[in-house]
Amino acid sequence: MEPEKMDENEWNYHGEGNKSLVVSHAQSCVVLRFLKFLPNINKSTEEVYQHLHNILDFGKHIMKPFLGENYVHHGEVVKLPLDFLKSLCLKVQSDRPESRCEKEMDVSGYAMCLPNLTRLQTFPFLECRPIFCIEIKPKCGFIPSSAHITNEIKKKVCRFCMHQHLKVAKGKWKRISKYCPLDLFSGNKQRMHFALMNLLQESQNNLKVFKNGELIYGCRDDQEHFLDLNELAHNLKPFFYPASGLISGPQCPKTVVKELIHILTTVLLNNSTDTARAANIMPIIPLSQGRNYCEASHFCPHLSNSKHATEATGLPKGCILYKTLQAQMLDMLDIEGLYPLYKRVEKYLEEFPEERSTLLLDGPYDETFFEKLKDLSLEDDGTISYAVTKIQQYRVAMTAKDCSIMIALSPAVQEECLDPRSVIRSTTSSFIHSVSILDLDLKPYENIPHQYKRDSKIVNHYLKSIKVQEDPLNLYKKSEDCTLLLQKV
Ligand SMILES: O=P(O)(O)O[C@@H]1[C@@H](OP(=O)(O)O)[C@H](OP(=O)(O)O)[C@H](O)[C@H](OP(=O)(O)O)[C@H]1OP(=O)(O)O
Ligand SMILES: Nc1ncnc2c1ncn2[C@@H]1O[C@H](COP(=O)(O)OP(=O)(O)OP(=O)(O)O)[C@@H](O)[C@H]1O
Repeated sequence: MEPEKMDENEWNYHGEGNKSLVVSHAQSCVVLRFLKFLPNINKSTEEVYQHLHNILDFGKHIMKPFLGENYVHHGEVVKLPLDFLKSLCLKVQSDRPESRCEKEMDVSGYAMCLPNLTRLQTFPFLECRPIFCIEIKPKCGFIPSSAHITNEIKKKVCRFCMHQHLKVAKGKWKRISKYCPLDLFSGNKQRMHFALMNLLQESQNNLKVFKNGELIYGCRDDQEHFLDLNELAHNLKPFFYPASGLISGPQCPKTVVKELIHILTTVLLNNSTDTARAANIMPIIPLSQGRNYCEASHFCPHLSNSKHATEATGLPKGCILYKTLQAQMLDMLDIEGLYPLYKRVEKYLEEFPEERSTLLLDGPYDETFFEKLKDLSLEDDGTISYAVTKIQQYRVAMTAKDCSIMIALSPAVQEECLDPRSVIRSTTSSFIHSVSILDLDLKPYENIPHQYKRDSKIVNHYLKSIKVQEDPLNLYKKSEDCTLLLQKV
């Protein structure tokens, strides 16, 4: 990337989250990821540079060895000309969803340059071929079993399902999603199918589809018209049925969606994508800890053929879901067990503020930090060292609970000589694929009190709303509604 040749017209708005804004290059398969800040936050160029370097180091030295060489792309920090940044910022402004505009794109001079993960990562020479990509933000895939939990509901209903009630009440989303992360992480194909179907039907910010690098499906916040499953099926049909016309009529969209879900399940359970040493370096947390289904899940085992559908089939070791879940499960104490440790560290820092750098709370993200992640002991000896170790593990776990998985698929041409591990088959066609994990920025230490408060808010709201639902008066009201409806008929 040559700074003097940077031209804002070659870059397009690609997407954004709460902390960063991404633009993609029109021809080459790269993106620039910028930090975002509230207008009143004045970050110096040096601070931004340091922040981006921390993100890079964390990705490179911690998440890459943890999750797998092929899955994680740490990118590089690039310096960009100020006039290019100002013009780019103006250019993308009109494409940004209103709900994200509270924060502004940082134009202080640095950004992260990354491969465009909506494209194939394993075959950069195949840049131009038709491709589609599914981005899934799976969220937390397990139910905590920590002894520190004070409210039993947290051991029965997963955080995502509880949080749905609060999000709908606050107007963030219109409807409750029937997606439950525990179904997706179950390893049981029927449950995974159910989870993916619900993600497609009510995507919220948990699923997006890109075709040739462009967003074609997924909730751009309030723009609900993006979500037409028939249209999506129509768009993806050529990928699954290249000799078009083989299927037609009302069954068509349904068949395409079924094929899509089948291929996604296969990729998510595939354990040969990453050959990295990762699985050997990290201690293995038994996935059988705690329950493996959520009481609020809409999946009905009695409707499925398998009577063991709610039992964990188990994720194949090394598949992307297994690795993500392993990282998430570094949160072994739950925020309720973690918060007192945070307070212990805070008290210590009040007394010895100069010790902050020795505790390595803000990096560096190197071998020493990585070693701390391996210590899974839960014997609290009352030390600061124990508290810091658990805090760092929690931050890594929270990062993994908020990351996204990108699955890029491009039809394989028969005569191509490809590594068989990269080829994945649906019933009708073969695809070469790549899988990546994105948004692996370490969650800030300072966020812990906020997490603690939010946890109790989510739980209390959930308890209140299910109580309202179960209230006999409400049931009566519901039956009244029903009578009215019958009278109408
Ligand atoms: O707390 P959650 O589960 O709502 O997760 C937040 C996400 O909300 P979601 O529920 O996925 O819509 C939230 O996503 P949105 O902004 O809602 O798209 C962020 O990812 C947030 O992370 P950060 O504070 O920006 O680093 C996420 O916050 P963290 O909890 O990961 O810090
Ligand atoms: N390397 C990449 N290649 C292609 N698309 C990307 C890449 N990085 C990010 N994106 C797109 O940009 C969106 C926003 O990026 P990202 O999730 O990193 O933002 P964020 O602000 O950190 O998110 P969050 O709200 O979760 O904190 C992603 O959902 C994804 O669609």
